[in-house]
Amino acid sequence: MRYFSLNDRSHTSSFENAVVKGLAPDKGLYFPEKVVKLPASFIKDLQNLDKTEIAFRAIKEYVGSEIPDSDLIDIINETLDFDFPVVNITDDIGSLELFHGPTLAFKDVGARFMAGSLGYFIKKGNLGKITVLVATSGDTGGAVANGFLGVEGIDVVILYPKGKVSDIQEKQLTTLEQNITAIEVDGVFDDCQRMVKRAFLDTDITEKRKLTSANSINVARWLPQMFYYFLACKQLQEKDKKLVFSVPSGNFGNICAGMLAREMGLPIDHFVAANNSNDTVTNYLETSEYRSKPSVPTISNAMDVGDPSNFVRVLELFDNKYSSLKDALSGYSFDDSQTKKAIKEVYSKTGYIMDPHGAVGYLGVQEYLKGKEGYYGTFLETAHPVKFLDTVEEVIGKKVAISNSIKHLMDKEKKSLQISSYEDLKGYLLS
Ligand SMILES: Cc1ncc(COP(=O)(O)O)c(C=O)c1O
Ligand SMILES: N[C@@H](CCOP(=O)(O)O)C(=O)O
Repeated sequence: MRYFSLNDRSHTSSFENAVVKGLAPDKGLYFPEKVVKLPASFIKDLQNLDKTEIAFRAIKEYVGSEIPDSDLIDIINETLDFDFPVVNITDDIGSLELFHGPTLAFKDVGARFMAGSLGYFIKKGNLGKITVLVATSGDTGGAVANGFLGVEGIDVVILYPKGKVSDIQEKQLTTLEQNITAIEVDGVFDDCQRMVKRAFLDTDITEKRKLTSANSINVARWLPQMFYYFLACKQLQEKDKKLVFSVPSGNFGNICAGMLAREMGLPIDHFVAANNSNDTVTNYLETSEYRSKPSVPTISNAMDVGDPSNFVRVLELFDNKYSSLKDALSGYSFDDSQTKKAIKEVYSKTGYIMDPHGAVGYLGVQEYLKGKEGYYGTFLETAHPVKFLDTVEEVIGKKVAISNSIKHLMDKEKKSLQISSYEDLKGYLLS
């Protein structure tokens, strides 16, 4: 499969180059030249196939022959080494739990798949040292740190907004050391993301260091997120209802991978982009005008994104046709008080504890299903509630059990560098 730059279609790339470079030279995101259509017989048979077979079929053509099948299967096995259950919350709403990986958020899948793919290309190609630059609003950083820890030939530099991630999220990305460096930025997530993109275009840096991105702008981080939807549909096949997925969205990588999976053949009737008060896309869907905004802090902090990178990919999937996109996608925004109310209500009615991000997803599906019959709505529970202890315990009025590994993590010493401008980042990367 070849990939083209969304800024200039005449610029194309192999999968390997797209993974190793992260962004096209014109700063465009890479997009596959073809959306793979999977046979209806494969989709029908999902419930009889195992995780690895499903994921392999879903991603194989996007990788092409650039990673041999046996290595790709090894990468997939390591990537999907935990469970992805759909848990019924009510008769017509379920939670797709994506937090059973090592860093307790859905990012583990993309981070591990990318670490495996990049690790393969480095070993095979004698590429020399690569610096993985990543911006995080909370969970990507921890997952990337964990996924790339000790991977030979790779240094990881993680930028995160000072004071705007939860305590556990911060410890996950600042305590590993070895090849992982965490940098606290005096700003918001969008500032971190802008700095990362600017570094890619800065020849002073790129002449000295080979850079790639481990945000979902990188196709090896973005594409494997489609696995969640295949694994959910496998479990939902028996429902015999129209399927709706509500995705708590920030940078829009996850939902975009889901929408790609739908175009590939999954029987998904509709998507809901569930947002917190960072409502750039909700407004776009209402008005057809895209206006990015400065992000505002919320209790679902990992979704505090004012200018989501992947929205251009969502538009591309629908040939930039607003009306086609509107048929497939609805968008709603919910503020912190609505989010807290949802956590409290679901807990008191069912005993199920949602994290603030999942709660926004729950509100999204609840809103979409109002007045509809014959649907089953799944919201993606993208992080474990323990990652947001302060909020969750305050809202449900009860202590949440903490595992020994989290207790151990919290005792570790945070190590980070502090910066306040792009020049500071540049100085660090050139030092
Ligand atoms: C827990 C959680 N939920 C939702 C999101 C939003 O996902 P995306 O950026 O793919 O839209 C994030 C961040 O990526 C997250 O960490
Ligand atoms: N919410 C994310 C923001 C970055 O998203 P990504 O999927 O593009 O890496 C985070 O947790 O950092």
